[in-house]
Amino acid sequence: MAKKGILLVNLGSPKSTDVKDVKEYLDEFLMDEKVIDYRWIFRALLVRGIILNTRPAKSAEAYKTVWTDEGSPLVVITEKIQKKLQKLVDVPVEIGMRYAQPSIEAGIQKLVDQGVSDIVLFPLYPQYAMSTTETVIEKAEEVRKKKFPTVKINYIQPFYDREIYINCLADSIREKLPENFDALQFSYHGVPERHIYKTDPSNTCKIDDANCINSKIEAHNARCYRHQCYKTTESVIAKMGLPKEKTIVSFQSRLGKDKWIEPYTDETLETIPKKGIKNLAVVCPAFVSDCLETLEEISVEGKEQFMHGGGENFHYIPCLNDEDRWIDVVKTLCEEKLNEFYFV
Ligand SMILES: C=CC1=C(C)c2cc3[nH]c(cc4nc(cc5[nH]c(cc1n2)c(C)c5CCC(=O)O)C(CCC(=O)O)=C4C)c(C)c3C=C
Ligand SMILES: [Fe+2]
Ligand SMILES: [Fe+2]
Repeated sequence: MAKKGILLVNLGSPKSTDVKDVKEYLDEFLMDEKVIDYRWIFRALLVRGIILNTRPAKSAEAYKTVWTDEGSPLVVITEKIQKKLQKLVDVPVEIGMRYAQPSIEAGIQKLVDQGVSDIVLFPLYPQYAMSTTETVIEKAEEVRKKKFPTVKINYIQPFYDREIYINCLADSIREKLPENFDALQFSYHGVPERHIYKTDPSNTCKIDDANCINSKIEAHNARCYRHQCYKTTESVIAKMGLPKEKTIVSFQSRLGKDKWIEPYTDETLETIPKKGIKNLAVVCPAFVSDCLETLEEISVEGKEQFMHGGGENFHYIPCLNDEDRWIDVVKTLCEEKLNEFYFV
């Protein structure tokens, strides 16, 4: 019988905080047409002609503030998830990063070297986006066809609507919430608005925000990042018994001059203290592991923005990282897909 294995895939980080390594990483990341979706020539002009002149030095400084002795938090935490999962399942578990190292190809190779031919690949993103789930699957298929044509890969789909995940996230947030808070802000990574229009066959996103958020159209919901972020929040607060009025949804980390999905996290943080929100808790459920975008952009910069706007207490709620209850969810989702191999 074919041997099975699991590949956990996360976004990836630069090799080090050296400007040249950050530049190499940003080049691979931003030249991905699923991330900056312009024609190659315009993408190259923007990325190589403009962004890579200044951003690597700035990002390298930011990475230095979160880097640990073991390396980038995102990679280190993904390795911890791998090790914990490996103790719970009897098939090999490896990791791969969409950008930089260890690559998806290296991860598949490690599994193949252990005799694996049926792989469950888990993109570690709760919500679907062109720049996350879609690019991971496309890359893995490209590598499989070119290098491992006899290997089968079964992909785990976005899990923002799975009860086991929502229960896990709600329990994790509840445990970390401070006793007194005026609001809980859900800050998701943003995407250009154009990206959500591109992946929406039903055109629901375009009509207006409310339509997109409340849509019951399956074809729209399956691929709409904005819809899936709002639904994640709705499900988590329902589970926590938290009133909607005590919550905020916003989108962080925008890049460039395009219009990204709103409201923007930085603007929200600056303005909410004037509306009476002085004690704030923030959680970032687009990320399963803490990374530059949570540890620096939210915990440090975000806190400064909130305090500058007149806030008093800012409490960052860490991601699920390698919490045991989250590892149990990862195990369940992987096992479901491993079992499907009997039927494909
Ligand atoms: C969680 C989902 C993510 C989406 C959606 C996403 C879209 C997206 N990102 C950029 C540009 C950058 N993102 C950067 C870092 C970064 N992004 C995510 C996740 C998503 N990105 C993570 C987990 C990280 C952290 C990586 C780490 O090493 O810790 C960066 C690099 C840092 C910087 O220079 O700011 C860029 C650039 C775009 C353009 C985009 C959608 C089109
Ligand atoms: Fe990003
Ligand atoms: Fe939508």
